[in-house]
Amino acid sequence: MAATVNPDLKKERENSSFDPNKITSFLYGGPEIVKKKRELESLALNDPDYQHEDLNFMSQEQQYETFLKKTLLMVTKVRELKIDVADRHFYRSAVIGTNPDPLGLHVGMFLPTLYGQASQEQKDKWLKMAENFAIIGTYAQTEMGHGTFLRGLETTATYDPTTQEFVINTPTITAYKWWPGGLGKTSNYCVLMAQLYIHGKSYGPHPFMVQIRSLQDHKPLPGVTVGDIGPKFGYGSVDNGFLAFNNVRIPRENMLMKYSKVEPDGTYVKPPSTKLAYGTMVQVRANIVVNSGRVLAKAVTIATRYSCVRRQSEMKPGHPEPQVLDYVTQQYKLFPYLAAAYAFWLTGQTMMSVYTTSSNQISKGDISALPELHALSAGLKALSSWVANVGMEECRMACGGHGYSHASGLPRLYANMTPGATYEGENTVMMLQTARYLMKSYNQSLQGEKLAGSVAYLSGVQPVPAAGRTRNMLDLGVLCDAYRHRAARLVHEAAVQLRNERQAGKDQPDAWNAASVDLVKAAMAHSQYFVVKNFAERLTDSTLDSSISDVLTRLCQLHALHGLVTNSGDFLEDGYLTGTDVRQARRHINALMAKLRPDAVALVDAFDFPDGILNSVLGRYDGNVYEHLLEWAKASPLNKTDVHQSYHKYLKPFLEDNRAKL
Ligand SMILES: CCC/C=C/C(=O)SCCNC(=O)CCNC(=O)[C@H](O)C(C)(C)COP(=O)([O-])OP(=O)([O-])OC[C@H]1O[C@@H](n2cnc3c(N)ncnc32)[C@H](O)[C@@H]1OP(=O)([O-])[O-]
Ligand SMILES: Cc1cc2nc3c(=O)[nH]c(=O)nc-3n(C[C@H](O)[C@H](O)[C@H](O)COP(=O)(O)OP(=O)(O)OC[C@H]3O[C@@H](n4cnc5c(N)ncnc54)[C@H](O)[C@@H]3O)c2cc1C
Repeated sequence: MAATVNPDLKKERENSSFDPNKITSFLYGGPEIVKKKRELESLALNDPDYQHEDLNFMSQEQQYETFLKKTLLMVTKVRELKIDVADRHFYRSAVIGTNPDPLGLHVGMFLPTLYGQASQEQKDKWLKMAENFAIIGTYAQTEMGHGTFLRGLETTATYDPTTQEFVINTPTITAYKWWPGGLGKTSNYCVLMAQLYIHGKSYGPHPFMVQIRSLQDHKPLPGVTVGDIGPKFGYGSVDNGFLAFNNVRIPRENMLMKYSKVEPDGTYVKPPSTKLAYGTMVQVRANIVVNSGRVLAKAVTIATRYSCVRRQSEMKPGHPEPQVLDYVTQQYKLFPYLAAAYAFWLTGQTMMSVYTTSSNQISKGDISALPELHALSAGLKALSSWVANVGMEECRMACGGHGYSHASGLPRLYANMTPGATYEGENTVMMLQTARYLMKSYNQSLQGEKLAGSVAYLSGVQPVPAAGRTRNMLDLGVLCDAYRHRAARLVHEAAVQLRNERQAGKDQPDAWNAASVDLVKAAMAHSQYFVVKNFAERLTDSTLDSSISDVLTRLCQLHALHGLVTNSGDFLEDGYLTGTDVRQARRHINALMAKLRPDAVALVDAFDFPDGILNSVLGRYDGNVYEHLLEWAKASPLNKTDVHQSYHKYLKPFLEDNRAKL
């Protein structure tokens, strides 16, 4: 086994223009945090208790069992090691990698819903148990018939004032809860979203705390039907489940009552906003923006390192085969996603800080930030997960045949991350939510209202510059202006389209549907403007080390220019940019890629994913791909014996029969 670093990768690292540790520090928030991160990762990755066979060699059942064991062990160790709450994600991501785990929903949605939706008395009753994993819960909202349309949920919670209980019922097959993570076999509690009925009147979906399995023998409680929904595209390590209730009674106190309340006599107390009940989803959407940047970073790390190790074809007759990353077409596949990974990494940080500030405000009773927070998180969640999806697949294909092998890590990364475009709000639906906010804001600006936050730019109409003006298409100010103009114009055009549909006689819902392609386009342009502007703003940070600001600026330029060229019609349509501008942009992309080429490996190294987290033979830090590919294949279950048992069962008699007939 080669212990040295592959010479091509070694050379790449020697020739880079900067020290990747400086960018690592910038990405994670300082050297102290990086130090802590590395310590915790190495603690987890070197712990023999977490070692197991490759998941790719296991059945779904084995994957679930392995991950259940591993995550329970992790909970115990986190407690024993007294790892700070703020640092736990480093340890956790080293233990589970990019695989979802059976406790993911407990930590990611069940606990946050208790924090965000439970009254103080309810927190006193359940939080200690939930935080200490004495009970395990999930977030049961989606039903077989409805995921997107929350108001269409069919599960009912009917208040019975005589006993002061809610009766939980699943009236139809389509009302079965379907999909919640950890529901099938792991959880004994759930936060259940159900339609609240009092005295025959419907009050819409509300969250309820419901026990579903016995705390003694883990059997489903009377009236509860629960199980696993079966194999999926990915997510083998999680028991996504189904759940139904046959008139199960729970105490009145089990409705989560921080905002809405039901008094003992059945009086309903309205929340300050009905949408506060959707709060956990907003938090998870903000998290998806962070995750999208990370998964894209992982995919480009794998594909970029491999593209430096992989040599193929002959560029010049008689010369050695070049590293495939030297093909400009290969750079054009990977570098825009390298730049996008940086863009979304930074967007994720801004999204989380907006989330923290707004949710602090909301929890103190000021809900004015709610619409902006919802619209921003919905649009960025959709944009970032879409880009990550396309990027992961592009990276896989850029690895040629070996990208198709599970050894590359890319199929599993994709299969586990692609549902980010579907869960927590299907992406088109989320873009339409953002569009709804944009239309409302645009109309307010027409009424002379001053807009704030991410839509402030809609107030001032930008004129189309005079023809013949030349621009420096590398100037980040020019690029931000172009994205801003495009977003404002597409918002305006969607509004005009909506108005035209109305004037043509359609009612509001039909007009909205007819204009929805334009509305999604407007929301997309708005979200892309936010990402480009955010990237550019982060570069103005005066504390940024000058040795890395040059290379980060190139990435920002590439991100903005690539988006501009890919969507050039939008920028050209009203003459804001000229054909010359777009041609110039294309040339700049080529020049930027040439400048980024020597720094490509250092730029992916800076993401600082240890091999144990990347889980990819192709993306290994040492680049010793080929020997490990062979070793990995030899470990495959089919290779446990030289002659497989199926030979004796099927192949042998078949061959013998054919030979006998000759
Ligand atoms: C590891 C992964 C685990 C995965 C877990 C899951 O997937 S869990 C399952 C995840 N499942 C999903 O994600 C389901 C996705 N579906 C949904 O979230 C909702 O059904 C909906 C938002 C699509 C529509 O909701 P609706 O029909 O009730 O609303 P409407 O369209 O009639 O608009 C009325 C007003 O409300 C506003 N508003 C809406 N939401 C919010 C909010 N969160 N905050 C603030 N405001 C919000 C909206 O902007 C509008 O404002 P306006 O213009 O009147 O001022
Ligand atoms: C891996 C995974 C894990 C999940 N975990 C959980 C969980 O823990 N808890 C939970 O409750 N749920 C969970 N879900 C469910 C998830 O939240 C839903 O699948 C998601 O919200 C999408 O809803 P849907 O399946 O009803 O899609 P649909 O709404 O049926 O989407 C189908 C198509 O219809 C389109 N469409 C629907 N409505 C509109 C509209 N108004 N305008 C335009 N187009 C529209 C969509 O764009 C899409 O193209 C999970 C799902 C997956 C895949």
